[in-house]
Amino acid sequence: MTQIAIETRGLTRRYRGATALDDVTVQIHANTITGLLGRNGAGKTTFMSLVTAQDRPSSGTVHVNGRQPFERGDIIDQMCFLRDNQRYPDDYKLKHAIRAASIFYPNWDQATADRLIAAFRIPAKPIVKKFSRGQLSALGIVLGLASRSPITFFDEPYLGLDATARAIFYDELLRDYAEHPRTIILSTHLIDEMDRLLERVIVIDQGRVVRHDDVDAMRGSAFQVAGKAAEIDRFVQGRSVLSRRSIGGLGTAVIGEAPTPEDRAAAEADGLEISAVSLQDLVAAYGLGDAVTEDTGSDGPSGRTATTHTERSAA
Ligand SMILES: Nc1ncnc2c1ncn2[C@@H]1O[C@H](COP(=O)(O)OP(=O)(O)OP(=O)(O)O)[C@@H](O)[C@H]1O
Repeated sequence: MTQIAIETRGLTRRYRGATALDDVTVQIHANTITGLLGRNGAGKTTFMSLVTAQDRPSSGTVHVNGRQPFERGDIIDQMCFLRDNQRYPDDYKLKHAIRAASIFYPNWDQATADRLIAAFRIPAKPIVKKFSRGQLSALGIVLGLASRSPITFFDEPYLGLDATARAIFYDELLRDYAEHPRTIILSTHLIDEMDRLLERVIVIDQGRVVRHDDVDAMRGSAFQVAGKAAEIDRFVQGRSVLSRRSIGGLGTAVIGEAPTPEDRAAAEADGLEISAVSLQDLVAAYGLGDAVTEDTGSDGPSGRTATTHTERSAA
């Protein structure tokens, strides 16, 4: 039976005038890597803050390994949450951050920390406050991985990291996870780059979960069709359209169904091209909803300036 690490029911967080998280009911499997995906302000950080008991819900419940985490040190000790804007005391240098983490996290692994500090070339001398954006992210990754916490949250852990450092992070995450399976939840906008890490995804839009699935199942459950906008208009009639985009007389549409042989034949007959959708495009499609984005215009460096307007699909 699949073990559930995190379960939320009706989890809602309202701020004055805004609902950051809206009636979220999910079960996150233990020992999986789950991507928390969605547009800016979708509610990803809010979700992580609530699950790690750093914030209280307006309504709804959170259970971590079957128990509510709020004011439960034994549950909170099992979790590590690295924020994208993680703060450290003013006088902290690298060694202080490492020493504090080694005391705080019961499963701390110093050898992993040492290896990663060297790989990321994190400097020992300056105070952490003077670190570059990328060095701060690297420190967060060191703490998150070396904590070996049974449940680890990374909130956009790559900010400011160069391409080499990001590759080190992905490789080290997979290596450490293979050797020490645990539950990892990470929010990211770099979906194309990180999709090989993810086993499951939760897509949040405007505070609500719009998709929670295996990555492979998700990839197989949609397709993209491209060609003349007028032909696409015809093709999408009666189908489940996740998003549409047109530029001049050409367009694409993401259809939220697995393509059938009939779909392929119909597309070919209309001169349309069918292709698989990347996870990135699929998540973007959820963010766009059934909006039609049309780019038109003249002027600009290449003789065209895109003035984009969005209108609801009549389909
Ligand atoms: N303390 C707060 N007071 C008021 N509104 C807040 C507060 N914290 C978050 N919000 C709002 O809640 C919504 C969700 O914010 P959240 O930080 O969870 O989004 P996110 O998905 O992590 O975004 P991003 O990808 O940009 O980091 C946003 O509209 C945000 O402005």
